[in-house]
Amino acid sequence: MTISIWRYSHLVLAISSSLFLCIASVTGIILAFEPITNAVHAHTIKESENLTLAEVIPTLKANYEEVINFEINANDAVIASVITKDGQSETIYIDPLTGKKLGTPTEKAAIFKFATNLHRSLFLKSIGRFFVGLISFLLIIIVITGIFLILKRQGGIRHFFAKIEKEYFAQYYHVTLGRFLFIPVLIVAATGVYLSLERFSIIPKTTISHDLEDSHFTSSHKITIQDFEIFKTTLLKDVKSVEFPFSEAPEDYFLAKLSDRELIINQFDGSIISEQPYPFVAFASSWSSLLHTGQGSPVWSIILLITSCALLFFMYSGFTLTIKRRKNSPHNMFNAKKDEAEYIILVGSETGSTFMFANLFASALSTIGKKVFISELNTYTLYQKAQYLIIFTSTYGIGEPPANAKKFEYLFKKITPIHPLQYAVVGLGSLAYPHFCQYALNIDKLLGTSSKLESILDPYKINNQSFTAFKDWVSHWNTKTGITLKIESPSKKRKIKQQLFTVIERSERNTDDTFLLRLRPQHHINFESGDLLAFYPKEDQVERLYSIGKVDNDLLLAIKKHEFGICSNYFSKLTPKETIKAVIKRNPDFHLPNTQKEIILIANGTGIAPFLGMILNHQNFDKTHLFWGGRTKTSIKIYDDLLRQGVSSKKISSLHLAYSQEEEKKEYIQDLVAKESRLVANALHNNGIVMICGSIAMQKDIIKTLETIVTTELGTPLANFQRKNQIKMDCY
Ligand SMILES: Cc1cc2nc3c(=O)[nH]c(=O)nc-3n(C[C@H](O)[C@H](O)[C@H](O)COP(=O)(O)O)c2cc1C
Repeated sequence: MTISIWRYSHLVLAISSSLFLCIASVTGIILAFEPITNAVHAHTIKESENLTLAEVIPTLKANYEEVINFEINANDAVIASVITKDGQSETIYIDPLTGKKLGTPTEKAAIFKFATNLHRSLFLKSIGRFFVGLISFLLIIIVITGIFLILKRQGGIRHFFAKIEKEYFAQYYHVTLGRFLFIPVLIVAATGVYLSLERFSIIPKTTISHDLEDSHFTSSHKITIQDFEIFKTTLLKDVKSVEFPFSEAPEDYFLAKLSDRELIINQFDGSIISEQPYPFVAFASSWSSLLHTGQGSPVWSIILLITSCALLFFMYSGFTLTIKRRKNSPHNMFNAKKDEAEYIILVGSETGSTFMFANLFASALSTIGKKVFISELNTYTLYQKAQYLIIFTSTYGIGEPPANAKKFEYLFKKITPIHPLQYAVVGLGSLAYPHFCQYALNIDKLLGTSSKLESILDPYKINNQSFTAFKDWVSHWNTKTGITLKIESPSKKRKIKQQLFTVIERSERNTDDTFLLRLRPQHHINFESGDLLAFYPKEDQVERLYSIGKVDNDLLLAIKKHEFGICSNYFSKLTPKETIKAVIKRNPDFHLPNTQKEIILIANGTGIAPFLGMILNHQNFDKTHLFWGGRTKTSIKIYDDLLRQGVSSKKISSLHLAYSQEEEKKEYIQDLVAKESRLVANALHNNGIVMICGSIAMQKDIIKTLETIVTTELGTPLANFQRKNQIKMDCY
C-alpha cells in the first residue's frame, strides 16, 4: 500500500523507537510522581519568601556556629549546610524566619533512583544516554509528522480542531488526543534532546567567570551584615543559593546566585566585587530541566504524567491502526498476475477500509473462476488481457483523492489501455461531508473521456461503508453483466457478540405494510435515539441496520415489510415475549445534540422512528419542528399515539405532514419544507440543527430544497452549514 511520506515516516519512526519510547514512558509515569511526593513533604517557605537576605543571613549566623551555604530548592524550601553549636556538621531544612531546623532531607526513594537511571541511560551509561537523546529526537519528528497527518486529514490549519469522524476507537482517540497532547509531547521530547546535548557538552554547560580585581578585596571598611545594601534589597524569593565566606581572610567573599545573575560580595562592607548576568544557555538549561522533570511544580508533573500515559496510548492506538489497515490492504490471493487478469480492480483508500469491499468483490469473482488482479489506483498501468476495470475509491476533502490515488489522474492521462475496457466506479464516502463521494464521481468522468473505456454502470455512492448499499451495487452489477456474484458477508468471518432483546409490542401493519416494533434489552445497554440496531438473520447472516428511537429505555423500530425481505418478514411475525438477538451500534453522528437551539426533524416513512424517540426524551420544549412525509393519511396511524404524546406535552412545537398519494391534496415533504423556508433559514442562521432520516431519494430532494432556501434567504451555500455539522443525515 502506498502511503504518503508523512504517514510512512510517522509509522517507521514510531516502530523503530517503540521499545525505548515504551521504557521512557513507563519510567516517565513513575518519575512524574516524584515532584508530587516531594511537594507533599516539602518545607516550603512561601510565607518567608519576602524576607531579605539582610534578615535571613544574620538569623542563620546567630543560630549556628558556622554556615557554609544555603540554597532554595525546586519546592521553595531552604536547605542549609551548617555546623551546629555543638560542633556537628549537618545539611538540614531550616526556617529562614527563625533559623531553626525544620527537618533533614531524605534520600531519593529507591524506585525513583531506579526509574531515573533507566529513564536517563537505560543502565547503559553514556551509550544509553545517547540512545535516549536520539529517541527524544525521533519523538520530535514523530510529533511533527503526526501534526502534518492531522492537518492533511482535517483539510488545513483552520479545521485543525474541527470534529473528527469516528470510524473506530483507536483511530478516533489517536487523532483526537494527538491534537491536544502534541504540545506537551513536543516539550518533553525537545527538552529531552536539550538535556542530552548538554550532557555530551554539545551545548556548553554554563560556567560564569568573574573578573576579580585585588583592589576590591579590602577589609578597611567594616559594617554589619544587616546594613549591606545588596542584602537589604535582595528578597529570598529571588535567590537560588548563597555561599558564605570560608574564613575572615580579605580574599574570601559571599557568592550569591540570584535568579538572573551571580554576585560576588565583599564580606566586610557588602560592596559588589563582581556581577555577571546568566547567559541564555543557563536559562535554557534550567527551563529544560524544570519542564522535563516537573520538579517544583505538581501541576506540570500531572501534565507530564498524562503525557507519558498518552505516549503509551498513542503506541497502542497507532499499532492498532496499522494492523487494521494492513488487514484491509490488497491480498492478491486472487492469484492472477496483472497481465493475465480479465478483471482489474483498483482501489483508492486513505485508511484501508475501502479494500474490504474491493476484496469481497474480487473474492466473489475469483470464486466463480474469473482471473482477478487487485491493486491501488496509484499503480495504474497497462494490463495485457484486461476486459473490465472496476474502481472502488473513497474521497477526502473537496473531491480529493485518498493518499494512494493521487497519481492516478496523471497516469491515466499518460497510459492508453491496450484493449477496450468496460468500467464501473464505486464511491465510498460519508454524507457528513459536503462533497459526498466526489472523487469517485470525478474518476467516473475522467474514465468517460477515454474512447477505449465504456461505462457499464452509473457511478454508485456508498455512505458510511454500508454493507447493504454495497450488496445493492453488486445486484446492479449482476443484472447488468449477467455474471451472478455471491458476496460473502464480512460478519460471517468475525464472531459478533450479540445481545438479547425481548419483544414488548408489535403494531399492526398499516396500508404501506409498515409496522412498529418495540424491543427491550434483557441487560442494561447504553444507547440513544439515532443509534442503529444490527440484525443478522440466520439465512444469510448479512447485516441489516434499523434506526432506533429510544422510548422509555425500549427500542422503537419502524419497519417496512418487503415481500421477499428475510428480515422484515421475520420481524413482522414476532409476538410479545419472544426473544431476538441483535447488536446495538453507536451512531454518534446522528444523535440529537444537547442544545437549546431550534431543531428541525425531517423524515419520510420509517425514518420517523429515531425522531419519535428524540422528541419524547428531549427536554428542550417548544423549539422542535417535525416534518413527515408518507403516502396517505392512513400511513401515519401507527405513529398517532406517540405523535399525540409529543404534541400534547408540547415537545413538538410544530408538526408538518405531507401525503403524496392523497387524492384531494398530493404533497411531498420537500414542498412542506419549501413552504416553511423562513423557519428553516432562521433556525440554521441561529445555529439550529436540521436532521434528515428516511430514503435516499427524499434526502436528495430535501438537500436541493435546503440549498435553495439557504442561498436565497441567507446568501450562504448549504455546504457551510454541513461543515459546521448543522445538517445531520441518516438515509438508506
Ligand atoms: C478527513 C476526512 C475527510 C473526508 N472527506 C470526505 C468527503 O469530502 N466526501 C466524502 O464523501 N467522504 C469523506 N470522508 C469519508 C471517507 O471517504 C469515508 O470514511 C471512507 O469510507 C473512508 O474509506 P478509506 O478508509 O478506505 O479511505 C472523509 C473522511 C475523513 C476522515
